Amino acid sequence: MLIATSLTHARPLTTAAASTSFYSSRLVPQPPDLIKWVRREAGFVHQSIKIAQLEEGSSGFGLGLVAAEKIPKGSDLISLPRHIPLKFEAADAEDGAHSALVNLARNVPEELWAMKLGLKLLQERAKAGSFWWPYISNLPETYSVPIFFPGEDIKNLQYAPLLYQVNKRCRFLLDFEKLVKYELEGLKANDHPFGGQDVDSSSLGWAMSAVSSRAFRLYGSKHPNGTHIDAPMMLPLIDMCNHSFNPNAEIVQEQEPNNEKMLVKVIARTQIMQDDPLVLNYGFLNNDFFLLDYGFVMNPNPYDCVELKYDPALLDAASMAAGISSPNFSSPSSWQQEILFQLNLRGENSDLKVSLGGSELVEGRLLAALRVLLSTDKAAVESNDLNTLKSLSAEAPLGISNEVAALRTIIAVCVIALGHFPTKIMEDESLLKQGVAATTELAIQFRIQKKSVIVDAMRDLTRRVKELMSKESVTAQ
Ligand SMILES: C[S@@+](CC[C@H](N)C(=O)[O-])C[C@H]1O[C@@H](n2cnc3c(N)ncnc32)[C@H](O)[C@@H]1O
Repeated sequence: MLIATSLTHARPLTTAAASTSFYSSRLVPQPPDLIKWVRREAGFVHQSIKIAQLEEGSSGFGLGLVAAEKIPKGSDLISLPRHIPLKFEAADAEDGAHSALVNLARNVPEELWAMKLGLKLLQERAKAGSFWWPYISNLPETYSVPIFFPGEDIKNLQYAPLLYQVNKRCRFLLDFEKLVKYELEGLKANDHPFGGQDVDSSSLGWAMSAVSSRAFRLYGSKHPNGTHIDAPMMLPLIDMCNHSFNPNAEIVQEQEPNNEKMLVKVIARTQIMQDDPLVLNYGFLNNDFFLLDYGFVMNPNPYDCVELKYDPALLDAASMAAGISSPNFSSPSSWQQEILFQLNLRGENSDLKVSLGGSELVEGRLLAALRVLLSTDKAAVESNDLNTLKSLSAEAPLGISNEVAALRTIIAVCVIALGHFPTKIMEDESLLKQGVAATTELAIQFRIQKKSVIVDAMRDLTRRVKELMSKESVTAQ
């Protein structure tokens, strides 16, 4: 827990303990009216938009923007002038506190970009009289991202790639807390980015999660050649919109004709009916990203996938279990090795992560490797280009029995992958029915989705095998 200092020019950065129900409270009990603030700052908000508590449902929970009456397609919904978005710009006016902040940001790895902007958010949160206080005070007090899950619920995710990411973020926050303390020790209040206040891993985690769950990547400042640099920024009020893969609103960035100012707007992509929430598409993301960055799981999610390791010994075992004689994944011939190099599945810098599910169903590199390694016909393999070998819609490029063997091997890999989850979908569903804590519920929903991806892939591949077999028997007659 943080101990707020008694400095009068600073606001306390204390973070509340994670609550069992999310989305309930904001940083202060009755924050200022965000719509009024945006209008006062020369922004535009459509007269029929209001902030409301959303019902649990397809478009999510928490607060959201809702249409008070029908809004025609193409209408401007919100527009923000340039000074409203919150950005981190290293080139901002130099003062001691800013350069200390820039210094800290240099120690944040690129993939955790949300922490950089999070430092700026923490600075503004600590500053009494911050221009952004009306916005910041409206931010949620807690986030449902897994870095705040109790240890038991991190385990409840049951999925190693996500556990790895969660642990990495937690480790980073603990190390960064030490570094921040070390760097800021002894700084004069004026040079201190957080007004002299101590910052710990939970307040850093709060800021990183506030940014990862609410920032948008838009064009930022200009390169000398006139092109714009992509920059994450927090967009007050616009970030009250929840996510949908079928959005009724979208963000556009416009340049005002007579001056250089970038204007961020939200427009109605479709007609919006009375009482409908305004929803944006945060991206065609898998559930790992939704949970890690935003703290929710999409169900269903056609973009969800399962990550596996390309492991020759596992593939040998899987194909034997599938009844395929003499698989040689572990000892490919030299021409097969060459293709594995081209697929980046062999060699020093190989990438052995392959995926199942999502729009591709079976990652092309895995499919091509199986087709090639299950074939003894070098000439037939060489008569196909790599893209054909990688494509599931290219029907049996190396013959029907080769294709059946490849697909059966993947089905067996799926069976093995499912066996690695300690519980079955039915057990998960009955746990959910019994009622569990909010973090447990999220972890269980996440793992049900992962298992469903595998089950759906098995179903689709089994159907393909049946079709191929019936073709083969027709040809044989
Ligand atoms: C950009 S904010 C949207 C405003 C947010 N509902 C609030 O109360 O401030 C993103 C957060 O909203 C929630 N959210 C957005 N879309 C969602 C969805 N489709 N299902 C569940 N939660 C969603 C998640 O908590 C996410 O981190």
